[in-house]
Amino acid sequence: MHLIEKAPAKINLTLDVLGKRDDGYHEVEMIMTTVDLADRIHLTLRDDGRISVDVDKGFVPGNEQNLAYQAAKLLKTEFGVKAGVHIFIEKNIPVSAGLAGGSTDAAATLRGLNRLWRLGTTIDKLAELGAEIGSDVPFCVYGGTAIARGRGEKLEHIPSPPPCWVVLVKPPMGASTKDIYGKLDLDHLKHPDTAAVVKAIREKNFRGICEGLGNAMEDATFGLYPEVKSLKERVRSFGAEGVLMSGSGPTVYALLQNQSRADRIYNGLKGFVSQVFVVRLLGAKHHL
Ligand SMILES: C[C@](O)(CO)[C@H](O)COP(=O)(O)OP(=O)(O)OC[C@H]1O[C@@H](n2ccc(N)nc2=O)[C@H](O)[C@@H]1O
Ligand SMILES: Nc1ncnc2c1ncn2[C@@H]1O[C@H](COP(=O)(O)OP(=O)(O)OP(=O)(O)O)[C@@H](O)[C@H]1O
Repeated sequence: MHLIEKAPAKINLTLDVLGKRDDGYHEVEMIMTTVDLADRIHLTLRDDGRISVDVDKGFVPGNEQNLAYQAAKLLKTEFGVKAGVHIFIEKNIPVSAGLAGGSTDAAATLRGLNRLWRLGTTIDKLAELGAEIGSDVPFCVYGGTAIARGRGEKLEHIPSPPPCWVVLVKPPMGASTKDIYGKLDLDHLKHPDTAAVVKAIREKNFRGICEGLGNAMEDATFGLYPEVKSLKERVRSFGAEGVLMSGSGPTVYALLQNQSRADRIYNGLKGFVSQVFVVRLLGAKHHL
């Protein structure tokens, strides 16, 4: 038996860091939404009970360090599953990019194995288990648009922004989420106005959303990689309505209502950044 589950990337419309917690994580408040740039997770039943993983690109671990492997192991233990699975990942989302590539693969593996192994569990249970794998996994289990709090696992689902185009620009370096959190200057962060952006989303006010975009992690990533700051300025100079770094970076994105403007930015940047994508926001949540 074989099935394929789509694993879309996320972007942060806002990302606020409220402080450091005793467990070493940071308390966050952020609006996340899924975009139509996705990995494809192929799940094939194994009768010998083993879990194996293979990726079509060399720079992602094809072993137990892969978050999709960890998702399968967790489900197998939790539900006492005798069967195994071979996981093949078609990797389209740039790695270490701030787009939750590993987290969404884990989340898609949870959804897909619920079907393949006929577990009959709920999406809420999958999200709860996903939090053991990573802070972004619960959001990726549901997709859609949500405010995430706590260390990222406490979700409040909200309506999606109005349809628009997203240009994703991934510069050649990767950013380690752990390192960027470690470099935050907590007393001098630029805090976005999350409530204002939520209001703009509810009112389908595209301009309001663009004006409110904000990411408290930008300065830490810009400090480490000044080229990312220059890239953001360059994207803005092409006439994008809203521009922001996603997650801990280094991917920078622009939101546009007009496809020809999105194409213009794509064409302008393609010459000197190899990973540029023009995609749509993905409104709908996942269902089991
Ligand atoms: C930057 C974001 O992608 C924004 O969506 C997330 O906050 C990061 O989520 P993630 O990659 O799923 O993070 P995890 O795998 O849970 O944690 C990686 C590392 O990031 C740091 N971390 C993560 C989340 C959080 N709220 N506070 C943290 O300090 C911790 O040092 C942790 O060891
Ligand atoms: N299935 C996977 N896909 C991509 N990376 C993975 C996967 N499993 C484990 N990893 C490891 O996770 C690390 C982070 O990769 P990932 O692409 O998830 O980062 P990211 O997009 O910055 O995530 P986030 O936005 O959640 O911080 C990489 O070092 C990679 O080796």
